[in-house]
Amino acid sequence: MNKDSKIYVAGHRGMVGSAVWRALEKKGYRNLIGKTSKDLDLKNQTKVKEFFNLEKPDVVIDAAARVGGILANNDYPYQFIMENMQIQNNLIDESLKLGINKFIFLGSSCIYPKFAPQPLKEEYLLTDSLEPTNEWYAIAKITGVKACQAIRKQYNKDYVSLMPTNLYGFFDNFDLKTSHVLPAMIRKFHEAKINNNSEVTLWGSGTPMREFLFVDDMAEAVVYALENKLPEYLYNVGSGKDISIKELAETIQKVTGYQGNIVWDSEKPDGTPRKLMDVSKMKNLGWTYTTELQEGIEKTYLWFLDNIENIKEVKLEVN
Ligand SMILES: NC(=O)c1ccc[n+]([C@@H]2O[C@H](COP(=O)([O-])OP(=O)(O)OC[C@H]3O[C@@H](n4cnc5c(N)ncnc54)[C@H](OP(=O)(O)O)[C@@H]3O)[C@@H](O)[C@H]2O)c1
Ligand SMILES: C[C@@H]1O[C@H](OP(=O)(O)OP(=O)(O)OC[C@H]2O[C@@H](n3cnc4c(=O)[nH]c(N)nc43)[C@H](O)[C@@H]2O)[C@@H](O)[C@H](O)[C@@H]1O
Repeated sequence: MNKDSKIYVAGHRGMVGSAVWRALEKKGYRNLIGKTSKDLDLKNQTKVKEFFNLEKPDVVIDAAARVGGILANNDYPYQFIMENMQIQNNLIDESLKLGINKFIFLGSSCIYPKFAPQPLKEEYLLTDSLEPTNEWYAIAKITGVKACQAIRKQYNKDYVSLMPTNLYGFFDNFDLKTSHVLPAMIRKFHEAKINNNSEVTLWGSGTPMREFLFVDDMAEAVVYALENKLPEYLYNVGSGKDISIKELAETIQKVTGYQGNIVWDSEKPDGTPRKLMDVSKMKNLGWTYTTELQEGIEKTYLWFLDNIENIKEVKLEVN
């Protein structure tokens, strides 16, 4: 990839988009473009068309999406299915119409069936039913994967989908209603320590297993996909290791230095019991993660402390 190629990073201020932007800058790419959702609402097809015709990017990296943790997905199914389909449809279709040859689509490990064999292989897609708390988001993401696959098949263009496992890191969402588990735990334990609270309430049973990947490693996988023509349409991206939510809580409790007790709120959903990725396809091509979970949590907690006045909170208000 030419360092002067015009690369549009959709969602460049989000956790993943900003990590991709940093990684591209570090590698010397000097023609990056990004727009905030205020400046360009990607749900608006007319505005997206105008933007593409004006900017004419060479490559599109789609890191823009309506994203949230288990509760946000469960409580706002319509926003999660519709906004995601609108955003990705506009980006994919305008890219094809403009003749863009390279498009990187980001999905999620929740596209795989709830009770698929573990670790999850790419070929398990669409072999059984989905986890109900996030089937809306998962179905939107599956349509994105399939649209890119259709473009590969019909037009022979390099439209590829990467499926990240659960991600965490700098610029994550720390809103306790809409966030994922890892930033929620960092904030809950930190605030309980500062306020001398005797207990912290976490959700579900603590028994589900989850795999986590530091977002800068994810960004490296995106750069890898940018610089190489990947032979297949779909690739899992993760560490290939998982831990229970209870073990995650104990790890974060130690990192934050909180001394109190953990209470599990069984009224809150557990979600899928396990979603460990088989990451051998990416590994065989030459990409692998580098940041172990403990190190990534420590870095993220330090970042949280440095940015505590301005931490991101993604509110989801619906009329
Ligand atoms: N976080 C995870 O654990 C995880 C796991 C697997 C896959 N992924 C995937 O990774 C991608 C990025 O996720 P993330 O965690 O970085 O989410 P994020 O931090 O919430 O960022 C999402 C970005 O999308 C942009 N966006 C949302 N709606 C938009 C709209 N209508 N118009 C324009 N821009 C819009 C936002 O722009 P503004 O900031 O300008 O509003 C934001 O920067 C998504 O495709 C997600 O599915 C994430
Ligand atoms: C990566 C994303 O993962 C999402 O699934 P999923 O891993 O269950 O999403 P999380 O919200 O990260 O929750 C993971 C697990 O952590 C538990 N948990 C415990 N305490 C908390 C807490 O304070 N906050 C949160 N958020 N969880 C908590 C939660 O019940 C669940 O079993 C999907 O809904 C998305 O569609 C997407 O795939």
